Amino acid sequence: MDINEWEVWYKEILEDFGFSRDDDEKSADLLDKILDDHGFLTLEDLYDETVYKKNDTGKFIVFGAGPSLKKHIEDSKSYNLDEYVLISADGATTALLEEDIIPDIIATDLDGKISDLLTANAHGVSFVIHAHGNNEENIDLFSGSFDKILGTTQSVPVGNLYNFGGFTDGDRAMFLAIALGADEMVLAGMDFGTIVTKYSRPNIEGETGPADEIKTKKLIYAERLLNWILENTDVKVINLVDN
Ligand SMILES: Nc1ncnc2c1ncn2[C@@H]1O[C@H](COP(=O)(O)OP(=O)(O)OP(=O)(O)O)[C@@H](O)[C@H]1O
Ligand SMILES: Nc1nc2c(c(=O)[nH]1)N=C(CO)CN2
Ligand SMILES: [Mg+2]
Repeated sequence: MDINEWEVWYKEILEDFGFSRDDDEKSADLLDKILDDHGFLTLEDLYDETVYKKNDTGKFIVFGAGPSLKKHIEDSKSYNLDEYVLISADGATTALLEEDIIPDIIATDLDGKISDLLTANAHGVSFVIHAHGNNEENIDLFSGSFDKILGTTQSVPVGNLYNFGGFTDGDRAMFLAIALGADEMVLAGMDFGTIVTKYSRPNIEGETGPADEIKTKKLIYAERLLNWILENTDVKVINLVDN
């Protein structure tokens, strides 16, 4: 999605959630400054690290943290995973690690289980770290702990940061796949709806629980953004939820 079209979505999101653009930009400035010192990946570097190493098949699997995730990870084992760039949206990483699957990329706003992200980092995973007004502290505390980082913002891209469009970790992972040249995108654990899993909310008791009001609203945007992709791009989307 180009930045002008994203700006329309972003304004709606700011208003709907009462987020502050200034706070988003302060967090983005901080991430940009950290990456200046730490080093960062450009989109081309990320392509070389991931898509190129998978022989440029144009095939991606994006893993979200919905209730079907575990079943869909099982389903995805029937794919030739060597041909697919695996992008994990934040909390979905834990479920992948449980199955001994190391994603190629993790899209995260650093509000999940940092220990699992660090485990993935030790396996050479690339991180697409998103700065927003509600995670400045975690950007400060944790972003320097990862080796390969491409930074993103939901506001106007500054410095070393990108904005490919998208809001939650899961739909941003889809827009990232598109920016990396996706022709085919398989979606796993992208249920949306009103049920969250322990992978999304590590503190809930049991495997799943009801999404709170804000999470439900976030998932509505995530689904709407997927629908935008279905309507406005030629990417072949296979949502395992529909299978
Ligand atoms: N039912 C679902 N519950 C949780 N995540 C889902 C669901 N369906 C799809 N997803 C996708 O999985 C992604 C990863 O989940 P996670 O909760 O770790 O992300 P998040 O974007 O950091 O959310 P939050 O801001 O609420 O912490 C979400 O961003 C969302 O796009
Ligand atoms: N300001 C702000 N921005 C966000 C937030 C959030 O809680 N606050 N959550 C997101 C992912 O779910 C994405 N962007
Ligand atoms: Mg997150």
